Amino acid sequence: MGTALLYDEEMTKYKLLWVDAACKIEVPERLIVSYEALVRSGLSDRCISIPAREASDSEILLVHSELYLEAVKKTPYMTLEDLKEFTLQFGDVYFHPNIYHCAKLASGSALQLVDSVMTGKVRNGIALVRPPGHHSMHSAANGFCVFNNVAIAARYAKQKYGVKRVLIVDWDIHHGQGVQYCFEDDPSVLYFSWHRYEHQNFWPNLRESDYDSVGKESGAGFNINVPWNNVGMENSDYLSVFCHVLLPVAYEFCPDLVLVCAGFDSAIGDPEGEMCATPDIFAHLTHLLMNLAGGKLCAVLEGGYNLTSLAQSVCQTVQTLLGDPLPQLANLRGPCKSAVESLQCARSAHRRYWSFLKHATDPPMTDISTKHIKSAMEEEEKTEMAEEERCTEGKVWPEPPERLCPPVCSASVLPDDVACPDGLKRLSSSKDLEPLLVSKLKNRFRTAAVDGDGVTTFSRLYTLIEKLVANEIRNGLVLVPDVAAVMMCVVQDLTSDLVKRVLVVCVGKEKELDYVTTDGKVLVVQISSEDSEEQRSKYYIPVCLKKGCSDTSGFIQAVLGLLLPLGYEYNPDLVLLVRMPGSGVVDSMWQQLIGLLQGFAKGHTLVLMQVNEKACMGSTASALLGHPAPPLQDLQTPFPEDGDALERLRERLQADWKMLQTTS
Ligand SMILES: NCCCNCCCCCS
Ligand SMILES: [Zn+2]
Repeated sequence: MGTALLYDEEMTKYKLLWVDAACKIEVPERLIVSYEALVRSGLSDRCISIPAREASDSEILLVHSELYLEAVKKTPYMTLEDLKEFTLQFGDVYFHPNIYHCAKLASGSALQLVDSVMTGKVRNGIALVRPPGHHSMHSAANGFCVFNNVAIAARYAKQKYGVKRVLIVDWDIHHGQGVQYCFEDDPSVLYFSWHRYEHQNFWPNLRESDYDSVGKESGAGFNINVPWNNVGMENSDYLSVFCHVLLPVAYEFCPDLVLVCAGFDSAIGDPEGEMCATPDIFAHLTHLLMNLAGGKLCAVLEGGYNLTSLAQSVCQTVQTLLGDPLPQLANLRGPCKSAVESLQCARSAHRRYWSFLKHATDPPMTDISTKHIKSAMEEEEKTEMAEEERCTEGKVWPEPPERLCPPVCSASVLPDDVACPDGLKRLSSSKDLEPLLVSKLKNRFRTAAVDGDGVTTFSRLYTLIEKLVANEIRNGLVLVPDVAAVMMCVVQDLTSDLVKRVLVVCVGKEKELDYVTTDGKVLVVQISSEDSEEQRSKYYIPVCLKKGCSDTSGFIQAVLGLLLPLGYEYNPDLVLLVRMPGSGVVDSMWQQLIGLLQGFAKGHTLVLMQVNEKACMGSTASALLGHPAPPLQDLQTPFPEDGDALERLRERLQADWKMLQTTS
């Protein structure tokens, strides 16, 4: 299924008609440059174009009052003076004779997108709209917003499609207070927002935008605020919050639909956000949400005021929605001190509501009053930091790298008597291995692994790896008689020259991995049921689950809170996913894991499985081909020992792996 794109140039036909410093950045060009970038890059042709429509009165009244709607209805007939007068009652927003029409189109576009996704016409999609929506409230326009497009879409999805749980992710740099107010007592809508806050010194300067606004009454726990108390936040900060706050809760919530308040003023270069995250971060934020709700994701444009980073960020988002390989994120050096504090506060505030946050530790007690002093010291610390280290003025950043689709998506190396799963391309050609390598293989393993056809398997395996590294193939599946033996071989020989860094994810355990590099060419993360007395080097990380890999709650918690942050920091060129026989991993979890691992190494994942587990080749192939993984249904509370062990593991490793930091 495809990706919907909603855009209508009518929504460019309103603008600010008088002088107002607060509103001058909200210009029609925002939509024009975004759409033109999609056209120029060829991305718009790859999307399914869905027409915009006007939201009806009843749809708008799902969120707004009749009083407000009737008032806005009058604006098309107002004189310039009346419009100015009418505008005065609201904050940081302006009206125009055509803005009511455009606001109905913006909300209607969001509803068209929901229809397209919920009826299965498309898998996901994006609506390029203006005016934005997340600041508008029951009876008030605010922050360039007239109708709350995403809030209306959430209510509409529940009413028309019986959606039980909606996740709204607001990655715009402003707090969507309008969305928070709309759903704060509603446990069926989980609202997550990060936003520039600076201890309430940034617009809209609301006390209720802080991390301790967790929702009210039955909605307690279903409102998550992550305040940014400094500017200059980078990719590491955003990914840390996704891995350690949003994703654990999102998986536990298990939404039927994901709506994104896709504001791009959180990108570098934006005059509002003054952050330093690069446009390619949105490729990863989108990717990390795409395995939820069976892939049903609707992104609706909110803010974004730097026309260059806005256009690039929109393209990055759409390219991921289309399933293209992700760009590698370089030198993630972990969250800054202020970000760690914010994420620790958010985790702590929600510990009592979410079993996946149960082991969050409390932040050191500094009462609110001292915060502004602290932030002043932080400010000083930042200015002391070398000028070139901080984001330079004038905000220059590299164009996001091209994300080329390999000619072949998924290849397989199988014994001749095993049928190739649909969609995979069987690799039968293989270059002859150097005799030296063959003899090395032979004398290293006398087992069946490398008898006659074993060598053929190896030569095909090496050919496959070469093609992955050359980006001729995106990912692959290899079936072998003896997984452990082959893994050792691959790991030892792989790191020679083909790839710089290999992330080995070992699911289940058959025996000690007696081969661990210390030079960092291989990072092994092993998830299994047994604790390993193995000396732990920085590059061999055993995760022990009390009930083993069949415990999906413990497994996903380890993946989100440990494997993902590690993988982002390590930034491998190849991922080797090894399924040990008898691991017991549940199929949906296995598919989720394959989906999430696509975020690394441009999607170059090599899955190694034992021939006698060929029954799960079908689901493996489906995940490798990019089909959304099935949701992880009714996750139990993770075992306390596991949650505790994971927290201790992170604390012990965070000195070496900064992306594991969750405590300041
Ligand atoms: N320096 C201009 C102040 C603008 N304040 C309102 C911002 C609304 C953003 C909507 S995403
Ligand atoms: Zn914004």
